[in-house]
Amino acid sequence: MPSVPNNVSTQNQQSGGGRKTQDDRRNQQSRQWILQQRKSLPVASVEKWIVEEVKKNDTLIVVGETGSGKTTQLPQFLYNAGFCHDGRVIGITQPRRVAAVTVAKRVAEECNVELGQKVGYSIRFEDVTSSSTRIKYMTDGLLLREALLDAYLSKYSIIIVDEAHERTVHTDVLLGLLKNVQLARSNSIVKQHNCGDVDNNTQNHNQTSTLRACQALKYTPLKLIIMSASLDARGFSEYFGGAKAVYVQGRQYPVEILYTYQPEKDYPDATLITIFQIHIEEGPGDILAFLTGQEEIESMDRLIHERVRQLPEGSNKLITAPIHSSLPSEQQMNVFKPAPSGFRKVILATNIAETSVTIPGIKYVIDPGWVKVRSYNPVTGMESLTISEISKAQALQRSGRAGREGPGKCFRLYTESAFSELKDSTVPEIKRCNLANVVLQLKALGIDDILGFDFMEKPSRTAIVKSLEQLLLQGALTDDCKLSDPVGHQMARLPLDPMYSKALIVASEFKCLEEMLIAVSMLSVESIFYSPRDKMEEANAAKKRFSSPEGDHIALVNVYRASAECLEKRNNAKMKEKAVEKALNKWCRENFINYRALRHARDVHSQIKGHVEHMGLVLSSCGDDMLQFRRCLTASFFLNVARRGPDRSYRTTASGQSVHIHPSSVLSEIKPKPDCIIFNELVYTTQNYVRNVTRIDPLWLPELAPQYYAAES
Ligand SMILES: Nc1ncnc2c1ncn2[C@@H]1O[C@H](COP(=O)(O)OP(=O)(O)OP(=O)(O)O)[C@@H](O)[C@H]1O
Repeated sequence: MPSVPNNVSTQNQQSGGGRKTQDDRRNQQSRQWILQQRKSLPVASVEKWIVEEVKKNDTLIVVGETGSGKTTQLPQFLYNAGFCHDGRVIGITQPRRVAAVTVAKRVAEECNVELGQKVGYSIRFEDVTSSSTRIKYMTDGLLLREALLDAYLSKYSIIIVDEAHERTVHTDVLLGLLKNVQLARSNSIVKQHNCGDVDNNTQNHNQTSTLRACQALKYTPLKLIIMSASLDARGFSEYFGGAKAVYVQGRQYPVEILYTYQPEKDYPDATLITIFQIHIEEGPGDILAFLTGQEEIESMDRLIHERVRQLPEGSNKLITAPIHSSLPSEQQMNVFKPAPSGFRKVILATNIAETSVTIPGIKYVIDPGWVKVRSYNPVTGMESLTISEISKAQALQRSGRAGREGPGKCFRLYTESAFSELKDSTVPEIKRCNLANVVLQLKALGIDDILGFDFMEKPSRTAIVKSLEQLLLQGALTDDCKLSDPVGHQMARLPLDPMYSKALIVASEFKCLEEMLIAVSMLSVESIFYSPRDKMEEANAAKKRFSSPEGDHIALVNVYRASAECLEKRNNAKMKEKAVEKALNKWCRENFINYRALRHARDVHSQIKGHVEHMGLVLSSCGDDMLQFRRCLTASFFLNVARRGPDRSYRTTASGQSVHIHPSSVLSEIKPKPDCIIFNELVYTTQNYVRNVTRIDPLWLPELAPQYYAAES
């Protein structure tokens, strides 16, 4: 083996060593900067006081300004105060995945540890924790799932429910559950004291098992912290039996709030104008603009690019970065990347970026004052998406995204008096969503009396009863409303809407689980087909290549299979991963398929596949026998059926609601129209629409869903 010349080795060592020293110096500087920043946060000056309050109170409500350091610092204070000394964990829940991930990254950096070691995060389908994790950020939904496996949440010494003001359905269920867990753990401590008495009488079988249970339940009390910048502290305090509320005063940097003099009639237009006004007139700093949804974001993105092209050389250095919930996680993370040197970045976001996150570089926030709100009518099963005014709490959170690294400005595109008329807080999601998932989760947690569950704000009785009925008809519950075995338990284990979970279980019986797995994955992401306004005809022609006269579910399976074929060819040709992705992207463009959505669906597919395999379901395919697949769709989605009446309009069988097939459906243009259809979504936009539709034979209904259609047979 040739020896390495001495001089080369020395040179390399020198240059490598020099680089290392430089890197070390830079790391040290950055650590010092972070340390300084941490010390200057408002919460830093009250560390001792907060720790004492946590020690004194089992439940504490912490209210502090946005950016004061609650989310990143409080868990570290508690860790340093010894709350993890016995190997227990401090859990911090966030309503959104993106917040859980980015805050965990930041805290790991602050602690100078590798992410996933002392500090980690866990979100659906992604667990970056290890046995040494002591500070764990996670979504509220994930902690609920953990409770399914460990009802006492025994590994946690403290649970912090962050951004509680958002009142997501998961937060509300979690609050009720945590109250129970707290009580159960306190009771189990009392039992532990009594264990000695049992010890003397171990002959009795019952007492022996109590002893075992006591020995297993070596619990410490569970501390709870409810936290937010815009919290109705009194309401939370009452709910937690008069829990103490503490207020952290002050914020790190000021945010100047600017209102319009007149109401804005066209808020997207006003947003566009404000973006360019800031770009031309204001100093350096990135912009965060809040819009209501994907379509609005994409159209704003196009308009910005058109305008940038008209700007003179030098002032055209403006780039955009979208973030909304339909984007795959790694693309959501793009907004956190710094803009290229000399460029200004405009982040176009939905309310996904409204709470908790710190996006480096943001100096200006544009808040048009609107948000898309989902609401559900339990009687008709109709979901509506309406653009509504935000609440004061949301306005406060939005402005709080500026002023995190230096002074900031927030442009509210409404008048000051309009602000004063906004509602204080948003209606809790639990009062406006389909509760089937909540009910299923609670049942799986052993809480059978849903109507009696101690919700902070009770959903309507009708909503609960309708969900119980739905789960009963789907076989998730027994006649006495207990979780059925195995179906109910299996459904609760799958991280999907109960209707989709049931479809996978049914599909394994119908021997078409492969097809249903594809359909459910494709239905779990944003729209797969892409039709740019200027290429409508081409896009429609492309869609026809995949479409089926039987409906959308088969069209989705066709797209997935064709894309898999495209990937397989490249993989067989041993192309590198990047080249394969590039080829898939090209294939998507040629076929007017939304590449991002397809990638996302492939991700969801592989993750759910893992779950169903783990559950022991048989992954079989019906091949080209789409009749079998349609029968399976009928057996799965029998609650969502619409029939065409003599007047040729469709009415749902569940509520008699008049509906139309959505124009995006492959069945919307088909003639003659099918007499009977199943659908996945019932939404009101401009009128009542059903989306994701498949033609079925009405005679299948009494055969495949006799529990619902028996009367017709
Ligand atoms: N990823 C990050 N990059 C840079 N600075 C960060 C990051 N995360 C947090 N910070 C800094 O730490 C400060 C405190 O953030 P933290 O999230 O703890 O505040 P908070 O009080 O929880 O705010 P909010 O109520 O808005 O969630 C921020 O204002 C910012 O200066």
